[in-house]
Amino acid sequence: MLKLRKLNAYYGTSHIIHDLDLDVRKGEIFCILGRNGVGKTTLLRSLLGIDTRTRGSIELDGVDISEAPTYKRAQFGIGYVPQGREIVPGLNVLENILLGCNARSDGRRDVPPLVWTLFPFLKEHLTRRGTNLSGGQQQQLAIARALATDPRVLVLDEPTEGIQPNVVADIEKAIVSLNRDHGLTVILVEQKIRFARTAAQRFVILEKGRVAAAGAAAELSNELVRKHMSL
Ligand SMILES: Nc1ncnc2c1ncn2[C@@H]1O[C@H](COP(=O)(O)OP(=O)(O)OP(=O)(O)O)[C@@H](O)[C@H]1O
Repeated sequence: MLKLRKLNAYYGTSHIIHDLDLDVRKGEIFCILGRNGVGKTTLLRSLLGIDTRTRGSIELDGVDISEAPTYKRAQFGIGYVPQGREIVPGLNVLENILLGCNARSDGRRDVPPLVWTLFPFLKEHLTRRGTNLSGGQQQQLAIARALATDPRVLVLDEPTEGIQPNVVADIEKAIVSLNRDHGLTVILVEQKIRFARTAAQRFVILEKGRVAAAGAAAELSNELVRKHMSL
């Protein structure tokens, strides 16, 4: 479904991602792992065309989107839940979700019912300022906003980082449900090995912007984790 070939990404003259080849299959949860600073977020931002300069190809369902502006990639079906959530200050919950609807290619501006099924809490707080929600609730709002784009692939950057432990399980459950029950392809940057092992079908571990290891989730051994992820 998503095919990267010889992808290179740069911030100015800093070369962050090096000749990366990656294939994400339709219907899977694909996990991107690695220590801090290896380029995981940069890789996601390259997929979305945010800030980075890239070389190489990015194909989504056979269409090369590597030159497309970010809004076109969103319209084409990449939903993005950024690290840190990036809830827009000054907008209420509903307005934040509707920002996602603006990226829909079919012109519809209604919120997909799935959003309310997964996050009924949000429906009860539509007029609250998004930034007044707790961290966990803001994360749910960020996922809701991405789902409002009606994506075919959902890209999440450390969705449970810094979230209260009691909400982490809810968010993980929602991500798994989106994949298993609703067929959404998911690309997940994750530091929590436990969740990567239980949720993902396949993984890649990055080191200095290159693939250090890759395989099926069952092959994510303690040895690989020690070698490429311990501090
Ligand atoms: N906007 C930027 N301008 C210049 N360099 C950047 C920028 N953002 C990140 N970098 C650098 O790019 C490299 C990769 O950073 P990136 O955030 O992609 O790593 P990461 O694996 O996602 O790490 P983390 O787990 O800490 O988020 C780092 O050396 C970082 O300092």
